[in-house]
Amino acid sequence: MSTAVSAPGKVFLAGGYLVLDRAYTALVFALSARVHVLVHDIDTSSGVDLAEIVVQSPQFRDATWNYGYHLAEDQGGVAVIQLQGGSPAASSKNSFVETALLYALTYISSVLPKTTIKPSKVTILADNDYYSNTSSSTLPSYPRFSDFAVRLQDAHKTGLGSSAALVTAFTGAILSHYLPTSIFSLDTEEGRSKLHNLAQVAHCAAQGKVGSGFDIATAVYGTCVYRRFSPSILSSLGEPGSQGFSTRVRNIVDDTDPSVKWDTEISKNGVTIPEGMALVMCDVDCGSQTVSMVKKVLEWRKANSEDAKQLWDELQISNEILADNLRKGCMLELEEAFVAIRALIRDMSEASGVPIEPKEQTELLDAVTRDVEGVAGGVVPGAGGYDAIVLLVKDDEKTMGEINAFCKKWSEEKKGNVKLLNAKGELEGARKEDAVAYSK
Ligand SMILES: Nc1ncnc2c1ncn2[C@@H]1O[C@H](COP(=O)(O)OP(=O)(O)OP(=O)(O)O)[C@@H](O)[C@H]1O
Ligand SMILES: C[C@@](O)(CCOP(=O)(O)O)CC(=O)O
Repeated sequence: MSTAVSAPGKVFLAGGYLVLDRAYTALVFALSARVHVLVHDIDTSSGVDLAEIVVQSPQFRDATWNYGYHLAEDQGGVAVIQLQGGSPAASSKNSFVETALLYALTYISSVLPKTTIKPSKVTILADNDYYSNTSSSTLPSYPRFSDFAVRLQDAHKTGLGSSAALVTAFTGAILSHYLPTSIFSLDTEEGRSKLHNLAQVAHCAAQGKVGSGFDIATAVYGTCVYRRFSPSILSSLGEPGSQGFSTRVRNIVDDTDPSVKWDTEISKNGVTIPEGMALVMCDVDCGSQTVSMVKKVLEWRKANSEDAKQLWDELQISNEILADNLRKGCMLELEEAFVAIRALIRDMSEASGVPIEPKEQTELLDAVTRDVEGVAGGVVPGAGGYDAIVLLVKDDEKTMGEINAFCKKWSEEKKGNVKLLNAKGELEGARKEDAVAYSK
């Protein structure tokens, strides 16, 4: 039996930093660039009792991880141990995969206590836009996917949220593979909610911190207006292996604990991509230190609470106006909405001393909006910085051709590397795929 699930990457259009506080919301978009996870049963000869799951990411070198698993005592969930036999390099631990596996198997064991989890082989395939490494060769078994021929840690990420898309697709694929559809189905609202809760928990555990969770929400639900969950929801979960961990995981995933209720808000109708338009990204291939930027902005906010509140409130209003105009699809109003947001973001940059929309990005955004007729506007997405820009543009060949030509000219003049990515904004979140179609 084979199962496949894919989940999209994200682009954070508006509400960066604000979304860390539940009083504010964000406009987050799914991308056509997806991470795909395929699960295949492994045949074992009768009598052999094997408890092993082999995970591989064949686009990268040294990217095979073998895991053994067993039920921990005292309802401590499923313990997962990396075995010898995967890639030889010691550096090849994959915390996101290992943690997602532990949480998914723990959940399965909690809802189906008598089930034997059969051995399987899991294959991870990421659409090419996640990495700026250029590669001319593709995988022989999966011809749609590039062979990047480097180790994962040496790949240049484009910032589309690979770990969130991976954890979501991985969790969705493992649950779909091992659970009957009566208990878990990605096609139902209940199933999506379970996937969201489990993927948030696993992603936070693997990251070692609780962020706003917008990237997991986008990977599960696709484009939406997002209000974060209260971080306290995760605080009662305890450590894997601790007594009763398995029951606590089930309660948090199924949202059945009366004292802790999920309060994430997802509005699918709150925002869209206007007809005839596309949301595209240009990779600036520079890199920013998101974690330290967040720390510094939050420190400034704490020390200047009155000014910050005014700025945050004004930005929230501007972001809501942008969402409104995206639903209405009027070009002129959209242009104005982007200009208003960017002015406030620059105020935020200046006040906090954090390069959210740095000078170089201001120049780039101004120039592309001015020089390419089909560009309605754009922003520096998410935490901001030097990584990328996102643009709302007319979805036609002429505009895309002009943006490509602009990027080429800009890169030559500024000695940089600005490149239009193929990925475009799309509305859909995680979905089941046809596992057979991948090898075609
Ligand atoms: N294609 C893949 N195969 C296996 N593991 C992957 C893959 N993509 C991402 N991962 C896992 O996710 C980790 C990268 O997560 P990290 O939090 O550093 O990036 P991110 O913030 O999600 O990325 P981005 O810059 O795309 O937003 C990798 O170290 C690996 O554990
Ligand atoms: C700054 C922040 O609000 C957004 C970060 O977005 P990105 O990773 O730059 O796309 C942090 C968060 O929401 O966790």
